[in-house]
Amino acid sequence: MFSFFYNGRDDVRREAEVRSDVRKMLLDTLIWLWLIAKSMFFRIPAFVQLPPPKDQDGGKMFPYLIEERESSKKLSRNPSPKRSLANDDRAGDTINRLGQNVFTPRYQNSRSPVSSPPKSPTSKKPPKIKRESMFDYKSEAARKVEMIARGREERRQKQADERAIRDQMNHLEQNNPNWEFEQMINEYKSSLDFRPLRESDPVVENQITVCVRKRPLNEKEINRRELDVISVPTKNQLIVHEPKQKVDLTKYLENQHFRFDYVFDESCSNDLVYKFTARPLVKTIFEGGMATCFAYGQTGSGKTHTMGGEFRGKQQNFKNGIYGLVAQDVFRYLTHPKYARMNYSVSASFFEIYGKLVFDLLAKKQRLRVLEDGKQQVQVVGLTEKVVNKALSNYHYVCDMSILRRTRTL
Ligand SMILES: Nc1ncnc2c1ncn2[C@@H]1O[C@H](COP(=O)(O)OP(=O)(O)OP(=O)(O)O)[C@@H](O)[C@H]1O
Repeated sequence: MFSFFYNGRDDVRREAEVRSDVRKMLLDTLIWLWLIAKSMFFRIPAFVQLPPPKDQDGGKMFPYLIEERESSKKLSRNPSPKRSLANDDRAGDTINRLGQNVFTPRYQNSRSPVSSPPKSPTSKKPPKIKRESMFDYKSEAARKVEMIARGREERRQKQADERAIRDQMNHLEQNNPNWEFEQMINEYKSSLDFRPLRESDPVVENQITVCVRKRPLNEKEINRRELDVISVPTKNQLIVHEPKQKVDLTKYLENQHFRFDYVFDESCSNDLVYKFTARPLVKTIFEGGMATCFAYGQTGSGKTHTMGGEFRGKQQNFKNGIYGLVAQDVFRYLTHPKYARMNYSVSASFFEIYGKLVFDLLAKKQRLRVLEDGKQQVQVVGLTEKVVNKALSNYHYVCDMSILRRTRTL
């Protein structure tokens, strides 16, 4: 309450004091008004922005949770944090003038200052982000949570990949201990240009012809996962893939190339082998020459199959072996007008060389001696020789001989 009195000089002094008090009060009032106005204009709008706008999917309170969920969905496709944020247009990303990806929370208006994301998820100290409001603070936390989640997800993915590779290797190793060499051989074979021997290829007549025949892996070998180490790229080339290991246990192949007159791959039939090997010899003997056909190879390599005939189970088809095919051609030549008048006769003898011993297969495996005569010619003393009148007799002898001789089938 204020009261005013007017009384001479005292009254003048008192009036001056009252005026000064009033001025002070007015000044105080103005300061208070200014403070109230300041708090209204600068603080209250910050709370007016609460709560943040709801998500399309149905209202998450905190935008960083939305960001985290969306980024973890995209994690596998966008391993880079920069790309992940850049692709998420809902997160309000923008590209600044320097070409950097900047992140703006969705609820901020365009005038709000933007903050830069950390340059790399692996950097130890992410750059300090200038916080303008409480939501800016949350977006920074969101980024950290997102980075941790992404790192964890990447670690798990890497571990899962490593485990899958380990499992696959173990599985391969268990099923096939030679799988690495097999892969190397297959890779090598895939780089080759295969042009094997064909029926239509010309038969070259040589004084000596050296050939090699590859037989396919049999069932036991396939079950044992053995390696097919032979490749026949052309009609006269053969490659042996030799598995090797260095001192540091690194596996590698040594591919050795060989050349022969003919190389028969596993798909060749006995007829084809005969055409290029023994057939020219039959013609030679009818023209007064001498010929020898010699099959050599380790046990189980296919000598009997080639010379005696293909097996159908335990039955051998003698007609389709080299002996049978030679017999057919010999009797065909005998009836040929060119040779019919020469009165040739055909006789056969079969003996087995077993180590240092020789046995006569047409005389109940009687032991024979091999000696040199006066002309230094090797003679098998006492060897039985039987005249053969037709090819059928020859098959019969071949059959008998095959039963008698010693074999060891793998
Ligand atoms: N080219 C081929 N195609 C299919 N199977 C084959 C081939 N060559 C050989 N075989 C098979 O391989 C097995 C062994 O062959 P074979 O008996 O001819 O060997 P071998 O060299 O005569 O053995 P041994 O010296 O012990 O008498 C047989 O079961 C035979 O059928």
